[in-house]
Amino acid sequence: MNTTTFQGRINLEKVKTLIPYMKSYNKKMALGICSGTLNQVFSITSSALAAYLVGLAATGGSAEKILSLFWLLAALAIGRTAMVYAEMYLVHDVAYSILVDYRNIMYRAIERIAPAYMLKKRSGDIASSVMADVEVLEVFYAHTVGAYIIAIIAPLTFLVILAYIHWLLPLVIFPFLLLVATIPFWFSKKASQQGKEIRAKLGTVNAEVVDGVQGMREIVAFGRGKSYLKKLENGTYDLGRSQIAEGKRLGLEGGLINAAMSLGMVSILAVSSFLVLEGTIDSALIPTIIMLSVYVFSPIVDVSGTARNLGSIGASAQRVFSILNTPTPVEDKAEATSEGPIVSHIQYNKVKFSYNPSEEDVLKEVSFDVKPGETVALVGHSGAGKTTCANLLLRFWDVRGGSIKIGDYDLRDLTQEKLRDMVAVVSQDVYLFNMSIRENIRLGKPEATDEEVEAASKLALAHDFLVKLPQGYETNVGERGVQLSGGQRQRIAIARALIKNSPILLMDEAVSNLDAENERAVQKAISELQKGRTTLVIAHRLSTIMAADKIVVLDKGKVAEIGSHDALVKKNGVYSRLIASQNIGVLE
Ligand SMILES: Nc1ncnc2c1ncn2[C@@H]1O[C@H](COP(=O)(O)OP(=O)(O)OP(=O)(O)O)[C@@H](O)[C@H]1O
Repeated sequence: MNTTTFQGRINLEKVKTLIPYMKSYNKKMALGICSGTLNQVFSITSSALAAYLVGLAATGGSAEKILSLFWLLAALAIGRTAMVYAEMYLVHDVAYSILVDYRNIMYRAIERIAPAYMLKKRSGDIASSVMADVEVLEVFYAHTVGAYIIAIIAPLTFLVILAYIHWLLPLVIFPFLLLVATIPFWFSKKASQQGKEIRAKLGTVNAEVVDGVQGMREIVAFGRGKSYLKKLENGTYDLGRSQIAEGKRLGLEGGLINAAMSLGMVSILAVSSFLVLEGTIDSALIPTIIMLSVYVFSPIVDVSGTARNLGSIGASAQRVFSILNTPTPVEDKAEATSEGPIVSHIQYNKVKFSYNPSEEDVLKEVSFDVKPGETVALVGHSGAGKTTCANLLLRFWDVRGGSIKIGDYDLRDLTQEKLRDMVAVVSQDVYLFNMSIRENIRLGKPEATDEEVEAASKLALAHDFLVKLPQGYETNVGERGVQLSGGQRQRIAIARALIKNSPILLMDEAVSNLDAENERAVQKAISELQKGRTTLVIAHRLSTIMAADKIVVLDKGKVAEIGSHDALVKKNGVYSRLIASQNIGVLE
């Protein structure tokens, strides 16, 4: 069997992609491998010497010789202790440092490719790649690279010692060594398949669990507990079946490896007994030969164990690199502007866009503008293209035709940092991080002082309820902000946007119904936020729409009408029908 065949079957290509990441840790890795090799050499030498010592004692060797062997064994034991420590410390230091690097670069990659990527994948599955798949790679860095090198060097030492006793002995054991080393490769295709299957199923189960935990309120409210559990059970049962199949394969491999080792030992014992009977070697050497023939396999068996993991390692590497290699949907041009004040006049000029180039455009030559300080409400049926317009303003994707400008600048001529600096977003679904409310508000301006946070909260009408919380501003909101009402969360988001103090405001109005008091507070906070800012709002409430300077009505990806509420009602067109059919969320 040649290496090309191995590569094809075990998918070494994917495993190979992991090697460049060790570059910064070359020296430590080399030291770790040296320590591991010395550990094996010391270990086998001391076993051989111990066996020789027993043989000498049994056959009446000199006390002086036995004593010197004893001292040598003690020195080897100390050496081994030091080498085991050094190997474990160094290879794990390298492996875990690389895992830290991986998690950081993966997080950066996810940030770079979001949100286009996030829309296609489930967050639990992505989290599983960042945590579990990266963890699997530890096996490669800490227990595979070094183990392979040691598995070549250490057995050579043992074969040399055996050859020193008699030239025939390494020849007898060598075919069995080769057999033990190659058995895992017989199963490599299956291992690779099973590894891929298990990693994919683990990702799915992980995503189900994350979904289930995050959506627990909905599951309970809709009485879907049993059916959700059933779904989860099916997923875990399926995963379990794949893991059992993997267990069977591992058992078969383990059994065959053991059989090869046992046959090797029996053969060497038979040959050495014959050599003793023939008088070619000293009978005191028999225990040494037995010891050597047991130990000579151990580095190769270790490596066989890791070879069995190459399937999962390859599958995890593939999942990790599918994130790292996803192309960036939008890139900054080399000459993109990041400086200077820009007039906050937003202009959509014949904007065309489709999420998939082969599909029909979801925006078809959309043109409208939002003048500095103006508020424009985007309205339309579900699927009309309102969110798409907003996402394009944030440059989550680039337009496929036409342009969007702020002042004199095409968005593609601004750096993304500058653009995101200019726009504050208040979305429907306010995400609050698992940290204090103060820190959540500070997300809008990390360097904001406590006074600034409180001033923004007062304007957003959040201060009064915040100070009443158990730890006031220091209260931890918990995952997804479960301890706060929808209206309160929205006011925190408004405080966040206020503190950011960007000239442009992009709002996706919440569709959910708030109680009258919360509704009034949120509306007041929003008017405060809109003061002096250019605002584009995806509007669902008639009050918001009527307060806008201009209404842009989208219909099937086209601008159907533009005007004020009164003018559009008079026109008796799409807008009037939209209002009449009550498709505009909550009407007042
Ligand atoms: N990530 C996506 N990939 C592919 N198609 C998408 C994606 N997001 C939206 N679409 C499609 O683009 C069209 C416009 O969707 P968009 O979300 O902009 O509408 P909307 O007016 O905001 O609707 P809603 O009021 O329901 O949020 C729809 O046909 C939708 O199915």
